[in-house]
Amino acid sequence: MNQSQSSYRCDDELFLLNRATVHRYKNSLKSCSNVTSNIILQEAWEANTKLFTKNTDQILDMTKELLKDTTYNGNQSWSSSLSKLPDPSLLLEESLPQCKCMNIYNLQTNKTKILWPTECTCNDFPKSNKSEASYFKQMYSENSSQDSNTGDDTKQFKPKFSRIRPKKATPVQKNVPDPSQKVFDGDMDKPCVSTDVEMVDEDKAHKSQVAKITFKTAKETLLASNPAARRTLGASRKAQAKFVSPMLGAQEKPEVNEPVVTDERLKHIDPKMIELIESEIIDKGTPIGWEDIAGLQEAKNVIQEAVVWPLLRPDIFTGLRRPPRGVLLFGPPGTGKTLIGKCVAAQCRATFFSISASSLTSKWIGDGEKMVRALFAVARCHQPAVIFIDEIDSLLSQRGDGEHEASRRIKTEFLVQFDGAATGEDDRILIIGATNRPQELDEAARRRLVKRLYIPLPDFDARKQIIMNLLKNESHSLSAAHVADCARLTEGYSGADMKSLCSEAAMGPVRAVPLALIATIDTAKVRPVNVQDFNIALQRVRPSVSQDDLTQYIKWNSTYGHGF
Ligand SMILES: Nc1ncnc2c1ncn2[C@@H]1O[C@H](COP(=O)(O)OP(=O)(O)OP(=O)(O)O)[C@@H](O)[C@H]1O
Repeated sequence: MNQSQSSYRCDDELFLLNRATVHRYKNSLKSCSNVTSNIILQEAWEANTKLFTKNTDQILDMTKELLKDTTYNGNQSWSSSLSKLPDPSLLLEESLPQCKCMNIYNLQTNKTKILWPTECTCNDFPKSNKSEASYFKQMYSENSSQDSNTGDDTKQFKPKFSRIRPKKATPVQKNVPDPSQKVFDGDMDKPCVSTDVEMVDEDKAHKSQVAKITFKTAKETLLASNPAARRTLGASRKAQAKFVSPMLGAQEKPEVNEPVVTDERLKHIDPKMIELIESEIIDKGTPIGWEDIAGLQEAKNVIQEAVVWPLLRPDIFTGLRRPPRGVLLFGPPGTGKTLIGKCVAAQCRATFFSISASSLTSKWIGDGEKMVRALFAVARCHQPAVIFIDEIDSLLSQRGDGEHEASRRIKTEFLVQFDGAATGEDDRILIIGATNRPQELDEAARRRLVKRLYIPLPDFDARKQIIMNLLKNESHSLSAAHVADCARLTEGYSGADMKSLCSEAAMGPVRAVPLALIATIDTAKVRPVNVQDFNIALQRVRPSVSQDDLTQYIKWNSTYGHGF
C-alpha cells in the first residue's frame, strides 16, 4: 500500500493527494497567491480520476469473471466463489493511497469518509534523505508512469498566472460540471466551476494586461502622457516647422503673455515692472484704525488735518489750503510709524504702496531709477494713493563726492517724480517717508517732506493702552491696577518692546504645562496669564532705545520738526 497519500476535500469534492503533495499544498495556502494551490489540486484531480476509473473497472471485471463459476449444490441453493474475493470496498480502500493512520478511515460501501490532512496525527510524512524537491519529482514520476505512455516522466509543474478572484455572491454553475474539467478556484469554501479552457484564456488575458500595465518603454510612457511628442520623436521635421519640445507638459504650457497695459500713462513703462509693483508693493494687509494706534494723539491730529481730510475732500483743500504732498515720520524704531502710514491709507480709502528704500536700491540694481518712475506711474493710475517709503534716509541720504552713480541717479529720479506728483493739480498722491535717522536726510528731500512729525516713545497712557489692546483677546487675570503697574515699570519701552513684553508674558501659562501634556492638553485647561508672568517677562524684555538716541531725536525735532 502506498502510505504516502491522503485525501483532501473541497466542499463535496474529494481529492486524493499523496502526502508530499498535501504538504506542498498546505504550504501553498500560506502564500498570498493561489496559483500553486490551483495547480496542485487540478493535477491531483486528474491523477485520481484515472486511478478511480482503473480500480472500478478492475472490480467489475473480477466480479463478472467469478459469476461465471457459479454451481448448484443440490440443496436448492447456489454457491459462488465470489465469497473468496476480498470485500470490494476493501479493494477500493487499498487502491486509495493512505498514510499509516488509515485505521481511522471508515469505509462504508464505496463511500470514503473524508480525512482532512490536518486531522492526520500519524506524522508519517516520509523522512526522506532526499531533498524535498527530488522527493516531489519522484512522487510525480510514479503517478505519471501510470499515465499514457507519453515518455515524459519529468512532467514539471508549470506555473500559472492567476489572481485571487473576488468571492462571487452566486457562483455561475454551467450545467453539471464535468469532474475531469474541474479546477479549484482559489476559494476554499466554494466548489470549482471554471473549465480549463476558461482559465487558460483568462490567464492569458490577465498576463497581457499585467504586461501592459507594468512594462512600458520610455517612449510609450512619454507618448501616453504627452501625445504631442509623437510629432517630435523619430519624426522628421521640415525646415520651416516650429520647434515642438518633447519635454513633458511643454505643449500644454500656455504661452507667457506679456501683461497688457491699457492705461496711456503706463505705455512707456516696462510691463514687467508694472506687474511687479502691483503684486509686491501694493499692501493689501488688514486695514488699521486710529484706535489701533495707542497715544501719539498730536501726531494723529496733524495727519488727519493735513493728509486725511484733503485726500477725502480735495475740493475744499485748494489754494492756500492745498495739503502737503510729503510727510516725514521720524523717531525711534518700533514706535508706530508704519502703523500710521497704513492707517492713513485705510482712512483715505487710498491705495497703499509700501516700499523699503533699501529694496529699491538693491533688488533692482541698475534699474532703480526705472523702478522709481514705474512706481509713481502706477500710483497715478491708482489714485488716491499713499506711497509709504520705509528707511527713506537710505534712498534720500545726503549727496557726497564718493557716492555711487546708480544711487545718485535713483535719488535724482525720485526728486523729479516727487516734484511732478507734488505740482500736478490732478494728482492725489501722498508720499510718507519714515526714518530712524532723520539727520542723514538730504536737504532737498527734507524740504519736500513738508510735515516732519516726531513719533516718540509711547507715554504712560499709551503703554497702558497697548497692554490692554494686546490682552483683549487673551485669557488673563490682570486687573486695571496690575496693568497700570506694568505700564509704570515700562518707562522707555517702545511700542514694539511692549508687544514683545506681552508675548513673553503670554508664554508663562504654556511653560507651566507639564511637558508630557503639552501635545494633548485642552486649550481651556491652560491657565490665564497673570501678573506673575508679567513680572518674569519684565526681567527678560528690556527697552531697545537708548537715552542718547532719544536726545538726538528731540534735538532734531526742535530744529526741523513740526511743532505740536
Ligand atoms: N503706538 C502704538 N500703538 C500700538 N502698537 C504699537 C505702537 N507703536 C508700535 N506698536 C507695535 O509695534 C509694532 C511695530 O510698529 P511699527 O512697525 O509701526 O514701528 P516703526 O516705527 O515703523 O518701526 P521701524 O522704525 O523700526 O520701522 C507694531 O506692529 C505694533 O504692534
